[in-house]
Amino acid sequence: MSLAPLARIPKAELHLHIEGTLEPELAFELAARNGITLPYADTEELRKAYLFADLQSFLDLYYSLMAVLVTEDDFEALADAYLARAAEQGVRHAEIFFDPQAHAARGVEMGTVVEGLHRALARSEARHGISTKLIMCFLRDRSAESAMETLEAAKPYLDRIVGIGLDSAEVGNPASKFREVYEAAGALGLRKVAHAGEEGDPSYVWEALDILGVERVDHGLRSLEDPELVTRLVRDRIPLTLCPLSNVRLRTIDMLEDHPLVKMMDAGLLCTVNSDDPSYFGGYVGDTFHAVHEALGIDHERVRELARNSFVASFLDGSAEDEALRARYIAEVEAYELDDISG
Ligand code: HPA
Ligand SMILES: [Zn+2]
Repeated sequence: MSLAPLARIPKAELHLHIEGTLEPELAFELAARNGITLPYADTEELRKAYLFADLQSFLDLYYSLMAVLVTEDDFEALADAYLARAAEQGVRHAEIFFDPQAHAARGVEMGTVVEGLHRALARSEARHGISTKLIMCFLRDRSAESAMETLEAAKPYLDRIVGIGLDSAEVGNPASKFREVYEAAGALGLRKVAHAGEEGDPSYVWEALDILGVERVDHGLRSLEDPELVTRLVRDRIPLTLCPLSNVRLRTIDMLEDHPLVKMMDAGLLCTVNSDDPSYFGGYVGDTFHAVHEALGIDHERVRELARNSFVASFLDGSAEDEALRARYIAEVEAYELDDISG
């Protein structure tokens, strides 16, 4: 089924784990190529395992399926498949997370991951019409020392990496553990984001802001629970990269209709809508725009605001060239015809 025009409004995707775009078909193809036997008979059986009770139950499957990603070619194929899908969904710019520690743990080195992804990203503008940036995430359920070693391993590739993030199991792994590595990354000129307030309470968002000095908060779903935090996020224009379909699949909220997106926008927060791990959570970012339009009754002007916000919140501000690209994308958003569209 082709996507409705509303869902294809030009947009940036700012919260997207490339490993979370691994579709079952590609997983089986790569498994065959690498001589790996998956513990599922076929793609149908694998899809049946996509029923999650919480973040951890998802992460268990997400990490185990990564076993099929071994060579540069595999990472290139993964990114290429995502970019092709994203182009159909109206994505014009993508800031893509990857999890090097999850690959290093299997003996796959930083260079294999970065070079493989980079091959696909380098031709993305020409092939898919999508500009890209790469963000390296640390796993917050691993040690601070391991994060520092990962930053060290990334040093030869910093021309390919715009920033750092923090993901994996949140509760019990506060941001404060990673103060030093964020300081070191900042000194190297890397931009800073972190997952915070996904399952964790607002204190996790405060730590990301005050201890790590992040410029953007990934999720921040529970921010409304703390009015002072809202005041701070609004004052400093800190963008939130919300992922509504992820929140439903990981049972942080019961139903999409309960999502606080509209209340957050009403409170003046700079909200963006993203897909997180689209292969696992039932939709890519255009599908997500469509779903929030339907479930939350978000009108056309709010859809346009979300699309505009995605570029405002992007890291397309590091050079005159990037600024010009951003201005062009925002002009595309403003010119995009929504009024004749029913949805
Ligand atoms: O949704 C997520 N949350 C935290 N870590 C993750 N790593 C991949 N996806 C996620
Ligand atoms: Zn995420």
